[in-house]
Amino acid sequence: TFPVVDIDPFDEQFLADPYAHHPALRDAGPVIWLEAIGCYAMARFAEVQPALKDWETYISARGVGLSDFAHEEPWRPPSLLLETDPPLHDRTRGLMNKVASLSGLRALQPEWRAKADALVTEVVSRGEVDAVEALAEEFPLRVFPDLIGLRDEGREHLIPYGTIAFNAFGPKNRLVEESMARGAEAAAWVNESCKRENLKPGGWGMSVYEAADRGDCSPEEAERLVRSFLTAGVDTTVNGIANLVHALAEHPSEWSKLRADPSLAKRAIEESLRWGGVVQTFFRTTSLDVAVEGGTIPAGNKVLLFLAAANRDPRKWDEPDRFDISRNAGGHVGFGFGIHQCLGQMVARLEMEAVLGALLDRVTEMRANGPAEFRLNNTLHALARVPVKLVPA
Ligand SMILES: O=C(O)c1ccc(C2CC2)cc1
Repeated sequence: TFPVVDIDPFDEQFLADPYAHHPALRDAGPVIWLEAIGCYAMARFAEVQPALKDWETYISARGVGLSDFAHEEPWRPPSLLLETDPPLHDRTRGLMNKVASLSGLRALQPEWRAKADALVTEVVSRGEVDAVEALAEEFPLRVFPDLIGLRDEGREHLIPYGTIAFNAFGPKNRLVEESMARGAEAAAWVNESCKRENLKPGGWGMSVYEAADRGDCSPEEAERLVRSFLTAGVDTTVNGIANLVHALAEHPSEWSKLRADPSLAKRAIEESLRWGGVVQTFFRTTSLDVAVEGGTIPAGNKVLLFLAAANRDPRKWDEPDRFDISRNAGGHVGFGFGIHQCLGQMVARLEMEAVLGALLDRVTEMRANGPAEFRLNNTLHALARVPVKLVPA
């Protein structure tokens, strides 16, 4: 039998500081039983990464949250990317890989960097700011809706909608109820925005409908695939940027190293994704009885994978709790791993590169100017406020 651990990873104390609780989860064993939730769990890199890779044993079509779609109605029609397995997933992911092309993204980099420069210039002139409101929320909303081709009005709904989606992977607790009540209008706006008539030509959204015109998917599938961009593409990058700024502001030595050698920017970004994970956890469901260290997990069970705990596992990383921008953080599971690895990871990296590049050009000092505050979410480690003092170059 497996070690029984009485930690509740969706308790608000845990969500307020998940990293304080990860060592107990890792040290309890390679596979554990979480009594509070009634599910299995893995928190070490050596189990999490292979489980993400083994999509046949640890499937996604029964949902990647606590809810098992074999027994419960999903809160919304399942994602055709995140909540499907091969062969369906091969078709939908293949289609979306073509739409979300790196060449298309690279062509946008001068424009994104110019927008980041303009934004950082405005922000630096204010001196003391909350980097969440001033940078982390502002920049993605200036570039991502145009990448997708969203209509101009209502873009602010994208963040509360993402908050609902990420809460919905957890148990039906206060966070789910509050975000759904607060975000009802946002959900309506997102659903409307996925319709062809509400998408501008030339964006990734319209490209999905053009794939439908070619017969690569149905119009109904196209509408739901566009929803994936809107669900996964904003609250994540907002918190990616917020975590990056927070990590650098809390570690002046790392900021100085970066100022001295801006070519370390890509490494700093990757290290921030390892050290301060945005997406903390995901569930999978066992498709068969699977023998693991400590026993057999029966088929049809939910397994909670702690991606952020794996990214700080001392069995894998040297001094894992140290934010070290010269570390090679390659191989981290901050974007997942395997066939479901984040479709938008290059969107996230390029948004973060644009903002960090603009900061390195325009700011000599960026340091914490008061305590950071988190906003609780069942899946995201989300920052509510990051007060910083910016000294212009
Ligand atoms: O397809 C979707 O709707 C979707 C929603 C959330 C995510 C999380 C991982 C960022 C990914 C996909």
